[in-house]
Amino acid sequence: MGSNGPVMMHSGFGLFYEKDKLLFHLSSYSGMEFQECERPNLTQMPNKARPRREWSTLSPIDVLWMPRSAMRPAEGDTSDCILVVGISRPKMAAAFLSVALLSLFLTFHVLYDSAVYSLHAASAVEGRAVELVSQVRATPPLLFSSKVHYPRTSRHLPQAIIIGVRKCGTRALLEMLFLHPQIQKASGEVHFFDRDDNYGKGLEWYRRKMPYSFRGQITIEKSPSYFVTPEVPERIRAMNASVKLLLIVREPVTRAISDYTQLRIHAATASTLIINGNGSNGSNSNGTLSSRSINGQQQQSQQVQATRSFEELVIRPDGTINESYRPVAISLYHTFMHRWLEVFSREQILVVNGDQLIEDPVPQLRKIESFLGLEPRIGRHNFYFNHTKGFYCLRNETSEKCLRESKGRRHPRVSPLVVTKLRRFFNEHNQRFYELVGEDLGWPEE
Ligand SMILES: Nc1ncnc2c1ncn2[C@@H]1O[C@H](COP(=O)(O)OS(=O)(=O)O)[C@@H](OP(=O)(O)O)[C@H]1O
Repeated sequence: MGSNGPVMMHSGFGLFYEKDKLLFHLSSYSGMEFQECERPNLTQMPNKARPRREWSTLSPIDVLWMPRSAMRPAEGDTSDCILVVGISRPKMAAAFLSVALLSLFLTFHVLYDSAVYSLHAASAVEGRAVELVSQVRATPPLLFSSKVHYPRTSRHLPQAIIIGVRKCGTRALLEMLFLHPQIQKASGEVHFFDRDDNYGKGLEWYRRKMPYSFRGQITIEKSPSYFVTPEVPERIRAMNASVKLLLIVREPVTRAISDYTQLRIHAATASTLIINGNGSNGSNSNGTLSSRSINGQQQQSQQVQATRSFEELVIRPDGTINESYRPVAISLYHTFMHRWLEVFSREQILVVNGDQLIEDPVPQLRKIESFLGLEPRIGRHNFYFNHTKGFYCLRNETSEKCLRESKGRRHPRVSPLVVTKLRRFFNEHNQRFYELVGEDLGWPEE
């Protein structure tokens, strides 16, 4: 390096390790001429690029001028001298690097979210549907808490509700509808209308449980026990007399077996908690059983439920059907349906065939899009069959998703004689349901 004549500053950016120092090689002032490397004339440098301090023994940051030969040469680099900003403590250096990387990540994340948001805002406002990544629509970016929301979105009371029936595919239906860009869903089951303690909190509490949505989007929630709770129809009408209701049903015997399977799993979990003395914290992960609230008799009944077969529970010792066994009682759809029809017009309730939703979801979803007054947007491209799970899974432009393990469980084998007996029993009840809804769902008679 020539130290007397003018020298050319290096251009580029590099990171170098030298002994215990991490060296940032900064040289944004490419093309500046200096008389010598050791004593550069700082006044010739543009203000922005001028180092604040040349050398400090106290600060962990050292700014020093080094001869070009002291550094590993970069390919094609012909400069004579470089400015090196070094951090003399490796831990400090790591901290600086992490902060720099985090800032970069945040910048890109925010830019990405804003771009997606702008696109969606444009589509929602103009009423055009643009296929977007469903998770980011009007929903705050993952990094921020759910309290953050985009401008021009707010929480709305649901305009449509999936009222049941339990174990008929209510979750699958909600997730599938959420593929539509004009639909927003409440994430959990809200249980506003069926639980007195929640209902007592008022509509504003309910509204705050809803997701953010643009004007023109439809908010949907699902709570399967609405269908069987006597107070619910009136309460929903009091909120919105023109609400749209989705009722998904399945062949009653299959539904009863599905219900039994779930109850047995929950009872087994609760029994294990009781046996292990772990049942004192209130509720299990599903929030369905509270070990604290169950008394000795209930504990015993849960242990019995966990061990007794479906056949034992549905057929009484005298050979008749145990109608009071809840999985059977809930499958008697007409006994609940008539209450809904006393409060709402038939046109306000769409009956969705849950067995067909499993077999071939798109035709059912088309019917629902039309019922909700939406453009048909959910198509075959949104589904693929997962052979391991034995069910359709969902996809959009960016991700694929199957419902979790508690959906699509393997059912226990049930005696064909009991299945036939149950089907015969349900046949008359099914006919009454068909009459009420004006539609024959074609469930087997034996
Ligand atoms: N695509 C897809 N993937 C997985 N599962 C599907 C799907 N479509 C419908 N189903 C059926 O949904 C049944 C569970 O119904 P629900 O979500 O209403 O259950 S719950 O009442 O909320 O517990 C569940 O019942 P089980 O098969 O007994 O587990 C499924 O049969």
